[in-house]
Amino acid sequence: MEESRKRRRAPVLPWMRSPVDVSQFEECPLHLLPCLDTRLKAALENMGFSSLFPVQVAVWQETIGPGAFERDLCINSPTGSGKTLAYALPIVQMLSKRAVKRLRALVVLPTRDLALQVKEVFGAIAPDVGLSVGLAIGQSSIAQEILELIKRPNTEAGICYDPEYHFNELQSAVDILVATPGRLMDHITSTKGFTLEHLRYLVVDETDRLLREAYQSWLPTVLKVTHSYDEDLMNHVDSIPTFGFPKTMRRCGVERGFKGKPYPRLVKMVLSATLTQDPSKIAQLDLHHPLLLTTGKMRYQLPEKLESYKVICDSKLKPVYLIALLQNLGGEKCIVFTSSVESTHRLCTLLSFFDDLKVKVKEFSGLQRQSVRSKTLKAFREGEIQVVVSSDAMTRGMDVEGVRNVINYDMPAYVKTYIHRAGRTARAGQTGRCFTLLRKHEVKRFGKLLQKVDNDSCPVYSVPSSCVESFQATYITALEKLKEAVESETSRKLDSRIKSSRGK
Ligand SMILES: Nc1ncnc2c1ncn2[C@@H]1O[C@H](COP(=O)(O)OP(=O)(O)OP(=O)(O)O)[C@@H](O)[C@H]1O
Repeated sequence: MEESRKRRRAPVLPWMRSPVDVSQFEECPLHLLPCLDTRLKAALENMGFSSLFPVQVAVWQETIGPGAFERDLCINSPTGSGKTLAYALPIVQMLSKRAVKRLRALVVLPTRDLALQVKEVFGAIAPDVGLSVGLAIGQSSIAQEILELIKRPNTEAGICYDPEYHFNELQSAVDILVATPGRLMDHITSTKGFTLEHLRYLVVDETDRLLREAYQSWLPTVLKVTHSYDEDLMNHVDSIPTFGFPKTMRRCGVERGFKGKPYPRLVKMVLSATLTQDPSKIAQLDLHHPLLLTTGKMRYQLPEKLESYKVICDSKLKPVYLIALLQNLGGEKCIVFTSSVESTHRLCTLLSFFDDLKVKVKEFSGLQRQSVRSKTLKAFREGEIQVVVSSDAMTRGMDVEGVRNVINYDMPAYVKTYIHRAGRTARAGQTGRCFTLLRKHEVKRFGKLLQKVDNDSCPVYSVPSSCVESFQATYITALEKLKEAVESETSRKLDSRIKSSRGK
C-alpha cells in the first residue's frame, strides 16, 4: 500500500526522478567543511552555529564543492531544515572574491516579512566579507529605497545631481538584493541606474507560492532582462566597451562547457518545503540542467521531531476548546491559524474578552499595516506575547525561536498548507506539536489529507472536559461582547467611508 502510494507520486519530469537525497547527508562541523572562508566560519560561529545542517552540506557540495554551480538547483527540503543559509552561504562565499561592487545576487520572496527575515541571515554573514545587502520590499518610500540601492556619483560643488545626466555613473550600492516581486518590478521599470546586467545568482524562495501568482510578470521580466544581457554579451563578446564600466566576470565571461551560454551564466536556485512538480510551472523558471535535492522518498516531509494531534470538538464550542487547549499548554509560545483574515480578527477579539486567560494574545494579519505586524512579531520573538493568531500571513517561512506549538483552529484545506503551518514549530531539529481542531464531520477528510505526508500518525489529544466546562459561562458573555464589538466596528467603518466620500 505504502509502496504503491509512493509510486503513484513519482516525479513527472525526467530529471526529478534521480534526485540527490539530502537525508543521506550528515551535519558537518564548520571546521571540517571544505573551502569555507575563515571570515564566514567566524560569522557563523557568532550566530551560534557550530555545524551545517544536511541540506546546507548538500547544497555546499553542489556549489562550492565539486558541483561548482554547474547546474541550477531545485531544493525541496522540510520546513525549518535551514534552506536560507543553504543558499546564502555559498552565494556570499562566491561573491566575497568580487573586485567591484555590482548587483550580483537577487533573492525573491513572496512577502515583506519573509524578505526581512532572509535579509537578516545575509546581513549576519555578508558584511564580514565586505559585501552589502539591500532590501526592495516597499517598506519605505521608493525614493528612500533608491537612496539605499543606488550609489550617486560625487558631484562637484555647485553641480546638481541629475539621474538623467549622470545615468552612466550610477552604480549599485549593494551586492545582494532581497526583494518582493512588486517593488522589484518598480525598480526594474523606473529606477535609474538599477540593473540586473551583472546578476549571477537568482534565488526564488518559496517557489511554489511565487509561481502561483504572476505578481506583475516579475519572473519573465527578470529572465528577459538577464537574457538580453546574455545575448548582447554573446554577440559582442570581443567588443565590450570597458571604459566607464569596470569589467565584471559576468559581462566579460566566455562560454565554458555550455553551448550558447555565456559563462558564468545566471545560476538559479529555487526552494520550498513543498516544491512544485508541475512541468508547466517549472518550465517558467527556464532552468539550466537542473538538479533536484530532496529529503527522503515521499514528496512531502514533516519535520522529524514534529508531533501531530487532532482535537475533536463540539461544533458550537470550538472557541472554548481552543481556550482550554491554550490553558493546558501553559504559557508556551504558540501560533493559532485560522482560515481567513476576518476570522483571525473575530477570534482575536473574542479571546480578548476572556479576562482569566493567562497568556497574551495578538492578531497578525495581512490586513494590518507592515509596522503593526513588525511590532507584533518583535514582541512575539521577545516573549512579551505568547500567542499569535494568524491567517496565512504567517504560514510560510516565518522563523520565530521557541514556538513550541501550532494550533490549526480551522482545518487546512490543502496538505501544503498543513505542512507550512505545522512547520512554524519543530524547526532546526527542535521538538514541536501541531494540534488541529476538528469537528466530527471533518475527521475523515483530515485523515485523507495527512496520508500525503511521510508521517501521518496523528492521535487524538483530549482536552480535559472539566477545563472546557469551566470556560463555558465566560464564553456566553464573551459572545455577546463580540457581537457588540462587531456592530460598533461596522458602524465606525461606515461613518469613515461616508466622511471620506463627502470630502471628495
Ligand atoms: N547550521 C545551523 N545551525 C543551527 N541552526 C541553524 C543552522 N542553519 C539554520 N539554522 C536555524 O534553523 C532555523 C530554520 O532555518 P530556515 O528559516 O532557513 O529554515 P527553512 O528550511 O527555510 O524553513 P521554511 O521552509 O519554513 O522556510 C532558523 O532559526 C535558523 O537560524
